[in-house]
Amino acid sequence: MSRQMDHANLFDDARSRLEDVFQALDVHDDVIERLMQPSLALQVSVSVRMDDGRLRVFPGWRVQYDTTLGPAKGGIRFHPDVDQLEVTTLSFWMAVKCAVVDLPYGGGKGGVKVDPKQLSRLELERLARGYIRAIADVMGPRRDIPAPDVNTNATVMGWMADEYDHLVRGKEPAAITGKPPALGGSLGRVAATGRGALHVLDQWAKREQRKPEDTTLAIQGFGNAAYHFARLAHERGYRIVALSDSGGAIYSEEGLDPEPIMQQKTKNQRLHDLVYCDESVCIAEDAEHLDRDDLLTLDVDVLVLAALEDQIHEDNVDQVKAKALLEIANGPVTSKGEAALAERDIPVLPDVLANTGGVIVSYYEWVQNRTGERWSEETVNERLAERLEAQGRLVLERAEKEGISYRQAAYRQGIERIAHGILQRGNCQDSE
Ligand SMILES: NC(=O)C1=CN([C@@H]2O[C@H](COP(=O)(O)OP(=O)(O)OC[C@H]3O[C@@H](n4cnc5c(N)ncnc54)[C@H](O)[C@@H]3O)[C@@H](O)[C@H]2O)C=CC1
Ligand SMILES: O=C(O)CCC(=O)C(=O)O
Repeated sequence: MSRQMDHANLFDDARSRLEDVFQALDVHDDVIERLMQPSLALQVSVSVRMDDGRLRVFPGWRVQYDTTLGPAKGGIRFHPDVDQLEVTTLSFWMAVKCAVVDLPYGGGKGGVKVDPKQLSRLELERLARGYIRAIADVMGPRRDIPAPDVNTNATVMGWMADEYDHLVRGKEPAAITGKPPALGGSLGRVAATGRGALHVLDQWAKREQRKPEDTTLAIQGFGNAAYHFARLAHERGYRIVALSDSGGAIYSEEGLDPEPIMQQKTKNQRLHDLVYCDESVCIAEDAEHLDRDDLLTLDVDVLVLAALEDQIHEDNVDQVKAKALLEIANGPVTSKGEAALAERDIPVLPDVLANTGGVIVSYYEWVQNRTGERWSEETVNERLAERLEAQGRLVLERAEKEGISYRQAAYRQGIERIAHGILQRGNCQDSE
C-alpha cells in the first residue's frame, strides 16, 4: 500500500486545492499572485561535530509561506525524507490552518534532512542548536516562531530556546513554543494536538448523532499526537481496535487501552510485539499482529491518520472501508484520494481544522510568554475547547449549508481571512 512520496506532487496537489478555492470565492488577482508561492525560503547547512570527532553537514530549511496575518508559525521536522518542497507544502498548510482557527499568525515550517535515530543524544542537541544558529536571522517572536513536529519534542525545543537566548543575549521565551514548562512552555501543549482532534471528532459525531461507545477507531502513527488523542478518546468511550507505527500494527476486536501500550513502547518495545497478556501487563486478551498498512483497510467507523503525508491516494483509496476519516497528520489524504472518497460519501475531517490543537496552544504559550502570565492547564484546555467549538462549528455548518466538503469549507474560511488581510495591507490595485 505504501508508495514513495514525491514532494513535487505534494506541493502541486496542495496548490490545486488552493486554486479550487480561488475559483469558488472569486478572489482578487493580487491575492492569487501572493499565495501561489512562499514569501521566504531559506536553505541552510547545519554542521555537527559527531561523537567520534567527524564533521557532518545536514541540509535544512525554514520556509515562511505567508505572513499577512502575523508572524510565521510552525513546527520543525527532523526526518530523512525532508526537502524544500515538503517544508514549503507544510508551511502553506500552516498558513491555512492558522487562519481557519483565527490565530494572528502566518504559516511557516522548518526541517532538517536527518535520521535522528542514528544520532546520539548529544549529537541531536548539537544539531538542534546548529539549526537555530542557522535560521536565527529570520526568526523571533514577531517574525517566525518554531515549534515541535515529527521527531522533535519539548526537550529539543528547550535546547533551541536556550541557543536562541544565547544568540540574542537575553531571554526571549516567545521565540519558540512547545518548550518544557520550566523554560516557559505552556501546560497542556504536549497533549494539545490530540485533544484538539478529539474535540473535532466529538463535534462531528454529535452532529451525526453517533455515540462514542458505538464508534470504532483505527489509528495510524502511534506517536506524540496520536498517543494523546488515543488516550483521551479511550477515556471518552470510543473503541480503539487498531494502532500502528512505522514498524507494524496491532488489532483487537474488544478494544485497546493506549496507556499500557505506550508504557511498554517507551521501554523500547516495538508496537508490533505488544500482543501479550501476563501478570504485569495486559494489552488485550485477543490482541493480534497486523501488517502495518493493513490498518488502513480495516472496516471501522473512523480511520484516524496521524503519521505522515500521502497515505490515502488514488492507488489505495478503493480499499478503504472506514465510514469517515480524521486527519491528525498534515496532508495524509491526497486530493484524488479525497475525490474518490467523496464519490462514496465518506467524509474527511481535514488536517487544517482537526490538527489545530497544537498550534492553538502554541499561540497560548506565546501569549503567556509575552505577558508574563502562567495559565493553569484547566484554563488552557478550556480556551482550546472554546476556540475549536466556535471555529469548528463555522466550518461544519458552512459545509452543510453550501453542500461542500469539510475541507472546502475550512479552506474557504481560512483563505477569505488571508485574502481580506492581503487587501487591507494595501499595495494592491483597486483594493478597498
Ligand atoms: N506534534 C504536533 O504538535 C503536531 C503534529 N502534527 C502532525 O501529526 C503527525 C504526527 O506528528 P507527531 O505525533 O508529532 O510525530 P511523532 O514523530 O511523535 O509520531 C509519528 C508516528 O508515526 C509513525 N509512522 C511513521 N510512518 C508510519 C507509517 N507509514 N505507518 C504507521 N505509522 C507511521 C512513527 O513510527 C511515529 O510513531 C505529523 O504529520 C505532524 O506533522 C500536526 C499538528 C501538530
Ligand atoms: O505548534 C505550532 O506552532 C505548530 C505545530 C505544527 O507544526 C503543525 O500544526 O503542523
